[in-house]
Amino acid sequence: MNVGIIGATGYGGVELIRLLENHPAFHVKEVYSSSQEGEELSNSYPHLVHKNLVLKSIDPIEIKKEVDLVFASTPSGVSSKLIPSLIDAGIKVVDLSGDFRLKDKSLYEKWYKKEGADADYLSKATYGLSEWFQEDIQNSDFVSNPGCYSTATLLGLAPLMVEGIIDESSIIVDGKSGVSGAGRSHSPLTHFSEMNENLKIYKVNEHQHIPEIEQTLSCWSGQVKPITFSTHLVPMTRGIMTTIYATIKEDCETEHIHKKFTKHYEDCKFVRVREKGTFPFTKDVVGSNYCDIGISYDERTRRITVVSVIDNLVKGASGQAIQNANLMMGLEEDAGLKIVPIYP
Ligand SMILES: NC(=O)C1=CN([C@@H]2O[C@H](COP(=O)(O)OP(=O)(O)OC[C@H]3O[C@@H](n4cnc5c(N)ncnc54)[C@H](OP(=O)(O)O)[C@@H]3O)[C@@H](O)[C@H]2O)C=CC1
Ligand SMILES: CC(=O)N[C@@H](CCC(=O)OP(=O)(O)O)C(=O)O
Repeated sequence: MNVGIIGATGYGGVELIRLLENHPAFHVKEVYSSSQEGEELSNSYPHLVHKNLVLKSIDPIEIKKEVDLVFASTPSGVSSKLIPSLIDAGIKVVDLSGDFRLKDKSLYEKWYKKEGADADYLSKATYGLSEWFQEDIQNSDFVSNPGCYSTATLLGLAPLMVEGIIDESSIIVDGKSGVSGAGRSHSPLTHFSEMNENLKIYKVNEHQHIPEIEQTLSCWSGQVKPITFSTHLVPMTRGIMTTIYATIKEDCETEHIHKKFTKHYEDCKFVRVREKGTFPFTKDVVGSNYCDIGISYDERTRRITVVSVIDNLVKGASGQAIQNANLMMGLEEDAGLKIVPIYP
């Protein structure tokens, strides 16, 4: 099957190219750009010089003739304008941006501070948290890929919500991300001399993934309350760690909670629940599509701590996008994604 990538000059785009290199069924036929049409992609990324990929302009009619599915790795505010014409042209789409994740347009406009997507197209999008909405994704032609922090947080919280064992008003999430999470464009947040040997907290109580996480939690519980969620920039290239705290409704044992996690994820190829009392580091997943989870219950405070790590560019973006495309196209979920993390 031929696939295309819009936004191939960005980090999500080049990560798609890296991962798809070994995919058994998807072939990257075309790459599209809004600013570098006619140029070799290797001008921006010399590590891809062997690929001989020339960037094409974005024309839905032409795209329809060229590929079976498109990955839109474009910024929020851009995807909402671009994707409707792709959908109308009958192209299958996986969008990596935040534009189609929130079902309520006004909520999007409040948190992203941009004009939201047309409501008709919002309703066509399937939220692509692969492990939890697999059937919907299999039946969808248009998947909205989750945010990177949201993926790590939701995979860590889902079993607790589904089992109804935590007080929904007690959730606190502390997120930390590597710098590639901010994309390739320059910003003061990611400027080397300000980011290196520094630990930055940003978007406190204002992060755009807060409503996305709350919206998804409400699929699993009718009692969802606002969460506290803070994000930090760590001077490393890849990786996200979310440390999640919540109060357990009734006294129980770590053993019991650990069993709930292993039960929910036993058939999931990409979620690895750690042995009781052991916790994952970001390097345990970097380069791969894994989400590793560690759990501890503190009987003194009746609070549970869940640590969830992913590679922001793989499970947090391009890897999960391929996982979703596999499901949409009736392929094995892990096609092209059987990758051992890079260590050290
Ligand atoms: N980086 C990460 O870890 C994650 C990113 N995401 C999301 O994935 C998307 C891509 O992120 P990322 O690759 O990091 O971002 P980058 O900034 O690295 O790349 C975005 C690309 O979008 C293209 N673009 C910009 N403006 C337009 C436009 N008007 N029309 C069409 N294309 C445009 C640009 O390519 P060109 O100029 O060639 O058109 C650019 O290379 C974003 O929505 C981001 O929020 C989601 C999860 C994690
Ligand atoms: C380190 C860093 O800046 N990370 C980005 C996450 C990127 C992302 O997933 O944002 P979307 O919702 O637009 O897809 C951020 O915190 O905004």
